[in-house]
Amino acid sequence: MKYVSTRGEAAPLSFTQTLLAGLAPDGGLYLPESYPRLDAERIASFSGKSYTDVTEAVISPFIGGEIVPAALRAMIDDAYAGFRHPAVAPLVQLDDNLFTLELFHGPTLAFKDLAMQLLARLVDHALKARGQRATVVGATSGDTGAAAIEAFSGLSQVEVFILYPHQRVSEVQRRQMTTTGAPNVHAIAVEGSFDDAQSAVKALFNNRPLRESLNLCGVNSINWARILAQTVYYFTAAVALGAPHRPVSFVTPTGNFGDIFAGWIAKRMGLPIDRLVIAANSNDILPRALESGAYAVGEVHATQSPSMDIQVSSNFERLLFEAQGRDGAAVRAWMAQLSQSRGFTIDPAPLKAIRADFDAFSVSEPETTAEIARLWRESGYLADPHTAVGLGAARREIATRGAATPLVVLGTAHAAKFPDAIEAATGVRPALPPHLHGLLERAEQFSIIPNDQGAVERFIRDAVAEQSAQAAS
Ligand SMILES: Cc1ncc(COP(=O)(O)O)c(C=O)c1O
Ligand SMILES: N[C@@H](CCOP(=O)(O)O)C(=O)O
Repeated sequence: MKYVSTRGEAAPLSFTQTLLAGLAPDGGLYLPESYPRLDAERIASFSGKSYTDVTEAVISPFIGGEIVPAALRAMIDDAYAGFRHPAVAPLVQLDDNLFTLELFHGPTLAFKDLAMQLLARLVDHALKARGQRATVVGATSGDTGAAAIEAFSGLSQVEVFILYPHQRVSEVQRRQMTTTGAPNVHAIAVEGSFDDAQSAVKALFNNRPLRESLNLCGVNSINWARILAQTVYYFTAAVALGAPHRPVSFVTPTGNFGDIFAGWIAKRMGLPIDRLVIAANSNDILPRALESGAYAVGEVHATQSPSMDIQVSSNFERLLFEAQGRDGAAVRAWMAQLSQSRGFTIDPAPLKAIRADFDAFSVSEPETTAEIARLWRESGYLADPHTAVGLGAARREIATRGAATPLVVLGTAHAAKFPDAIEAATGVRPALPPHLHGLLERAEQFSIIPNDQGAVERFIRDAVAEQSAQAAS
């Protein structure tokens, strides 16, 4: 299996090369050259299987034999062994045909753990096989950073740098990044938005000498392996609800478009997904783009679902590439317009193709609060604010298309990560699970730096040089 860039100019890579490469050298994102299809019988066979069995079945065809099956299986088993629920990603029924898929039973209480735990093991395995070290970089609006730090901090082959927007993540999210005490972890508060942090990380990859000298590796959904691991729970949830014999729809709280794009991949692989519903908070660039065709970057609004306070949805580039018939030149032209004039217009044919699979709704702050309060009042279930945005979008989807198809809202985070929003909506302050007790009292370690590419690069170079000097002495 080879991987190609959405911008059409980079040489195709193998799975392991893609895993370690991050952004393609032409600035694009990697995608497999084709999507393996799982037929109905194969999908039906997932019924009653463990999460790890399904993971192995779904991801193996993308690895192209580059990892010995027993080693891959061991990494998968290890990645999910620490999850606090035996099903890893359990489904909970909320209403007649409405479900939530709880993706927050991993160590850092967000869906990021499901991919990051596996990614760290895959990267470690590949680096050891090559006898290399890497500089792991990531931008986060709160959850990717915490999950990456948890998954990578114990690994000897890597130095980890996570950029997050200063004062725009929740206290729990920040402390998950700043209190590990791990010597190879650097939490960096950038004086800007998540979009600024993400564009700084992409610029690091686009600086070829820096990228090569530091052997940069990306942990955002830039990294194809992140998206791949996230396709698995679409399969487990849909099969539990009757797939492949009946279709299922998903509502995915969306920011960087990685999680919902994983659902689109599952559909391309043969999973009968009817609608993929983009649930945005008041950062509504995607609902606007689907409505009008104009992808126009606006100001970032701070919301109670901060992990989705994103304007430039990185993975939308992957969907555009597919919807435009894999035309890298067209994607290059759109991305050039995006950086020059903060927007572009999607042509009618790709827009039609996107609308054939996706619906999109923006859920306001009062609606989000009302969803948290209503669910708590009616069923005693505490939904985090991101999941509540999904619930608000589900309500609109049902009003638009009816409730005949089972609808699964991805439960992307644990309510205890956002206690202020939950308390404001319900009067209840959710407690952290026992393994995080003491988090709010631990000493923090982080650096604040200006929103400036030179400052980011200097910080990383200096820290890597210091680490090398210490290792040599
Ligand atoms: C809790 C939570 N929900 C939803 C999202 C949105 O996911 P994506 O960026 O893959 O669209 C994020 C951030 O990624 C998140 O942390
Ligand atoms: N919401 C994310 C933003 C980064 O998304 P990613 O999936 O590209 O890593 C976060 O919590 O950091």
